[in-house]
Amino acid sequence: MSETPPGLLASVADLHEMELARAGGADIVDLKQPAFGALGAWSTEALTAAVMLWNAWGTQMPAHARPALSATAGDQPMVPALMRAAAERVATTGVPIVKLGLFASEHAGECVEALAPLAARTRLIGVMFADEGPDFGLIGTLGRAGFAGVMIDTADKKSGSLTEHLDPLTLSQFVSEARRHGLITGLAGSLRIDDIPGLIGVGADYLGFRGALCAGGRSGTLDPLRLGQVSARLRAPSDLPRP
Ligand SMILES: O=C[C@H](O)COP(=O)(O)O
Repeated sequence: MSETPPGLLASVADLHEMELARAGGADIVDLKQPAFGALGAWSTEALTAAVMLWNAWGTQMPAHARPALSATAGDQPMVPALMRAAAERVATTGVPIVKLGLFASEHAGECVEALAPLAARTRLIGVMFADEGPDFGLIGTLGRAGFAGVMIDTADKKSGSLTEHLDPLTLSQFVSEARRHGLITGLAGSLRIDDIPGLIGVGADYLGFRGALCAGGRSGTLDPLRLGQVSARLRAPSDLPRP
């Protein structure tokens, strides 16, 4: 179990939201276009502009205060060449962390293996889906391919939240298995502020949010007030696991 509360991953849809997420205390600013799916991707031009902004932050604040930057590669079919091309497109813009959806498929393992050369140059995060019966056997494949981390999210945002699909014990097993393979971990999937206390004990490195941060649902606009509430709840000492 982590001794510190999980970090906050905030998914953002444009550069303005990127600034709001930084100001609101996100530990990872995650470039995602929610209107295009669970892991909807930004355009190449927009990603390039985001990297420029992130680089500018690096000149304005100490390194420890600058959030990490990730981006999703889109809801791709589980075809190794297509996955690799999608990941390369994002990585080429200079985004340092690329998130890749591992949808339920007998080809998921091949897709992960095809990404090993890129994983040697860029931090890759595999995203499994709680509403698709995730195969934890894939975690070892991710570790061997050199991925930096693994997350669980939900693919169908109408299917219920992460906590409706997987119980805390199963999520703890996911975190333990990922740690055993040297992977950082994240949990997401229509999480609400009230899910936070129950998930802190699971011990994941990050909790990811989009819908709970927005006015008008996940395809709406990021609301600084909601972001502040989620950030404060994550850091509330009363939610820390007791020794
Ligand atoms: O990576 C985190 C996600 O963007 C979570 O989105 P959601 O809270 O709308 O399911």
